[in-house]
Amino acid sequence: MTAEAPRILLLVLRRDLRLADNPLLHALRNTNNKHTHVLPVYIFNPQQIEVSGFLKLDAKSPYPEARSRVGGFWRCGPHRARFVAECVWDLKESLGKMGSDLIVRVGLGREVVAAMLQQIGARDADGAGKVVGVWMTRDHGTEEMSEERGVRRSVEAVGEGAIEFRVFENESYLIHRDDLTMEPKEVPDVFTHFRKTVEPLRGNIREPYPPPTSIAPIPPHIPAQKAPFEIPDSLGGLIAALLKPLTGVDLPGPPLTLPPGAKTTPLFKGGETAGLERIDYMLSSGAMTTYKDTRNGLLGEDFSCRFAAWLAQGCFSAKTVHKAIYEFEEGRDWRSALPGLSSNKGSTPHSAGFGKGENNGTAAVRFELLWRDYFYLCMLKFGAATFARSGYRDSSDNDHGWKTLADPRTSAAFVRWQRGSTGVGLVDASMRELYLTGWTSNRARQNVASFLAKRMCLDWRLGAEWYECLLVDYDAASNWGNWQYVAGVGNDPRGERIFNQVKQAYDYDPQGKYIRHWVEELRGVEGAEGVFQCWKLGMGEREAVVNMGGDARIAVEDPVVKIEYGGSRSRGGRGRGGRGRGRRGGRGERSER
Ligand SMILES: Cc1cc2nc3c(=O)[nH]c(=O)nc-3n(C[C@H](O)[C@H](O)[C@H](O)COP(=O)(O)OP(=O)(O)OC[C@H]3O[C@@H](n4cnc5c(N)ncnc54)[C@H](O)[C@@H]3O)c2cc1C
Repeated sequence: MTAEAPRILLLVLRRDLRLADNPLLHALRNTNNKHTHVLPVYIFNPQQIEVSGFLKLDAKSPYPEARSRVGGFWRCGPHRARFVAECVWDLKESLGKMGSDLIVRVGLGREVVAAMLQQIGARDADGAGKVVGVWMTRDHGTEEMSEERGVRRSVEAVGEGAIEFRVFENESYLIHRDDLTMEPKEVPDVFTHFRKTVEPLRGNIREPYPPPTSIAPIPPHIPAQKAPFEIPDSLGGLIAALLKPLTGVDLPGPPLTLPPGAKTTPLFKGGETAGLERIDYMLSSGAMTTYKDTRNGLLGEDFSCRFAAWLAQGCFSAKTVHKAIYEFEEGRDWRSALPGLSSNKGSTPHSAGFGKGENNGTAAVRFELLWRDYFYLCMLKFGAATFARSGYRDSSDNDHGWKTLADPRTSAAFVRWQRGSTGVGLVDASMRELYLTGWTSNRARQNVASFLAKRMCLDWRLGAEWYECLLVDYDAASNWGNWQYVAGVGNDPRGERIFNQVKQAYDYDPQGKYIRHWVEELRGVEGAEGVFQCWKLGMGEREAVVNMGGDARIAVEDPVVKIEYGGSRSRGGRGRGGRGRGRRGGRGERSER
């Protein structure tokens, strides 16, 4: 009796790198043995991440460099490249423990899938079998939608109906698409209006799907990576291939180095395993319960959840976060909601807030996660306008006369913003932190974005692209939606608001600890005023900083923008002028966000 020929299901995984609450993997339970083998594949897309490090010796890449449209930066810089590699590897190992695997490939989705179908088809007679299905999860970025269309075309090219092509809804969000009371095109332009349609939030979120308990084996014949690329066989090799082309570029001037005592945060190890650990940590340490009070912090590891990086790669879903919080609130074992948590930790500790229902902190986390849903729905509604200079509002009034890099003076000022040498302490600390670690807090992000778009009057897309390059938690919808919001072309009902970065420093970094942490040359400065506004340093301190040369000197001698703020005296600082909030951007800075 001859063995049955393999019937293969190809799973194209993208930003859904998890076992738990993965609709695509969950659907494998009910396929009535239509497939004998499952081949999970992850594809590094050369438009979004530079792949020349995968080239064989002396080979040339068929793709242009993965650079941004306006500023020409790498689309994916080293922090996220490493993180994504870890996410991919973690899932590969998890699938490996189930007797499966995750095959890594380089190329455009349509090419990789077409090549796989062709290679397997060509060896059908040798027992390679047939691909009978191709599944993937929908992602609503314009490039991701085009990738999906490309894969569909490759599948259909084999013959109409020959291969089942299925696309699953992206369920990494809090609210299921089918539970929305409106079509995406009707999503309100004001977040608060949207929020009201889904409240009470806590009772409106579906149960996550359990992880698969088994998965069919990978097929006997795995199609090879097409030349001129080759795929490393270790995590170290994968990281090296991704980082190889990214070293030492994109930031003109001498290299920025980590100041003594500062560290690149170790929180961001990619993958579902590390991500679930972080959820567990936020609950067991009590940090989730205090989140409402701490979330505007700038320095430290636990003032915010740091979930965004894992969410962006789909290492866990927002539903899973909610479920764990829910169990915590009910006084139950929340670890049961985090299947795949690496170690056996025993019973859950009774940390602050445990068993006491929804509290300010847990409610605030749900609320913030809803912003993520909202920006995703905005991207769905507005499509390509997400990335357009005129933004969602798309009106000619929206051309704020933003400067471009064509003018060398503007270009030089932009580099100052990138390097964190503007002379405005809060901006400089955040920009250095971002460059060196791939992360900076939400409070800092709002400030630096407002500074670029509204004080330096630069095309805000340059900032969005620089963030895309550097952020470990970059997510197209959240990044571009937030940049639009702050730049005043998006869904901020008070689009004219402008942050006062000096006032914000007095409010959120009153001792200047955060700024001194990242801007080493200001560590010797006493008091806060000269730290927040370098041009206000007293004579002796000014001389000391100027003598350090480089970024330190230019920040003091030629600040990019001098911000007027007279409120420091009333807060115990040494500033001149009246009290209270800055002239611009006072109340609006403490909105729903
Ligand atoms: C200019 C700018 C660019 C941004 N770019 C991104 C981005 O590329 N990717 C990204 O995930 N977030 C982005 N944000 C939103 C927010 O700053 C980050 O989600 C947050 O700082 C990540 O840290 P955390 O996970 O500790 O967040 P927490 O404060 O712990 O919040 C919990 C979760 O809620 C969600 N969330 C919180 N605030 C927002 C928000 N304003 N918009 C959308 N979701 C939110 C995130 O998923 C976050 O992980 C940006 C904000 C600004 C102002």
